[in-house]
Amino acid sequence: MLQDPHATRVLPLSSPPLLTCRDIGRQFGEHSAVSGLSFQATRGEVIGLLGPNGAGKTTSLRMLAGTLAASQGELALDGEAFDARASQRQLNRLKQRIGYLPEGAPLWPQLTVRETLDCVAGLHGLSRKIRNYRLSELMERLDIAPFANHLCAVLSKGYRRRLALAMALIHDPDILLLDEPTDGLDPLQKDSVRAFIRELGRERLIIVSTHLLEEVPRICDRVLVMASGRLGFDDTPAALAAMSLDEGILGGNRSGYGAGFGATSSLPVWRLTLGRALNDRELASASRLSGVAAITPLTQMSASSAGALANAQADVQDCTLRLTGRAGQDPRPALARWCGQMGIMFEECVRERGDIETAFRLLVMRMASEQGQRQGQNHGQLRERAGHQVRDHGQGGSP
Ligand SMILES: Nc1ncnc2c1ncn2[C@@H]1O[C@H](COP(=O)(O)OP(=O)(O)OP(=O)(O)O)[C@@H](O)[C@H]1O
Repeated sequence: MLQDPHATRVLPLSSPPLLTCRDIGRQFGEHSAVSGLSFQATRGEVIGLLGPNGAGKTTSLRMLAGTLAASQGELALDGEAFDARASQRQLNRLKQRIGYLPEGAPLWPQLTVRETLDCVAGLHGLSRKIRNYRLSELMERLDIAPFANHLCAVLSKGYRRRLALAMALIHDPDILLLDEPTDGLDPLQKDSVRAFIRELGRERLIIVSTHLLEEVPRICDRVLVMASGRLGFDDTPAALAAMSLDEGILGGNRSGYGAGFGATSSLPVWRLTLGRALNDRELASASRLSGVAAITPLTQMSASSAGALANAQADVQDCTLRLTGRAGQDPRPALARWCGQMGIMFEECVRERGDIETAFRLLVMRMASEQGQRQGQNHGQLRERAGHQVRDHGQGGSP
C-alpha cells in the first residue's frame, strides 16, 4: 500500500513494538535529508529499507542507531524514549541493544581480526567467557576464522564486510541495523550472509538498507521505500512487486474495462492470451463476467506505464490481455466458458505476481512527481505570501 505520511503501521496487539519512530526528521543546514519518518517495528521482523541514492536511508539508520541526533520527532525502544528526551545514561543503555553495520565501516588496520572483535566485545563490557564464546561463534558463522590472526589492513573487501558484520553482532543486540550488508561479497557469501540474516531475524528486529532488489523477497518480510527523505511505501515484498501490475500507479490514463483499476496491487492478476483480439463490445461483455474486476488489452495501457514496463512486455499482441480478478474470486472458469460460447480460443492464462524492480522504479517515479508537485505548491504559496507582503507593504507605505 502507498504510505499515508501521517499514518503509523498498526501492529497486532500480541506484538508490542520494539521500535517506534514518530515523525522523525533530520536537517543538514537548509537541506532536509529525512522528514516525517513514522513506523513501528517489532521483534521477528526483517525489514528492507529501499530508496534511490540520496533518499535518506543511511541518515535514517544513523538516527535509529543513535549515532546521529534527529532534528525532530520521537524515537522509542520498547516504549522508552531513545532521543533528546532521554538522559545520557539511558541512551548508553539503550544503545547496547542495537547493533549497527555502517556503510564502509572503518576498521583498525593495525589490529588482527581476533583483536578487533575482542576489543569491540570489551567496549560492550562482555565478560571474558562470553567474549570468547561469541568470538568463536561469529568467526565460524561468518567464515572469518581462517583469518583470525590476519591484520585488518590486509583483508579483502568481502572479508572486511564480514568482520564489520561480526562487530555489529558481538554483543547479541535486539535490533540490527545493516547498511548494505552484502556489498562486496561474492555470490556464495552473499547467499550465506542472507541466510544468516534470516536466521538472526527470528528473534531480533533487523532493518537492512540495500540496493540489491533481488535480495528483498529472499530476506525481508516487510519493505519500506524512501525517496527524497520521505517514506512512500510500507508493506510486504509481494505487495511491492504487485504494484508493477498496477497501471494506476503513475496516475496515468486507464483504459481498462470494469472496476478495480488503481487498486489492482491487492487483487489477483493474470496474463491472458486468446486466439484473437477482442473488440470493445466483447471486452465490455467479458468485464461483466463473474469474478472479473477488469480486463485490458496490454497494448491499450497508458503510454507512460507501457514505457516503464517495456522490458517485460515488449512482445505484447492485441490478443494478450491483463485479467484482474475480484478479491477472493477466480474469474477464469466464467471467462473460459464465455470464450467457448463466443468461439474464441482460450490459449493461455498465467498468474502474474509482478516484479520488484519495475515496481520500485514506478514507485520512485511517482514519489518524485508527488514531491515535485508539493514543492510547486510550496513555491506557489511562498509566491502568494510574498505577493501579500508586497501588497501589504505597499498599502501600509501609501499616504
Ligand atoms: N553529514 C551530512 N551533511 C550534509 N548533508 C548530508 C550529510 N549526510 C547526508 N547528507 C545528505 O542527506 C541526503 C540523504 O543522504 P543519505 O546518505 O541518507 O542517503 P542514502 O539513501 O543512504 O543514499 P545512498 O543510497 O547513496 O547511500 C543526501 O542528499 C546527502 O547528501
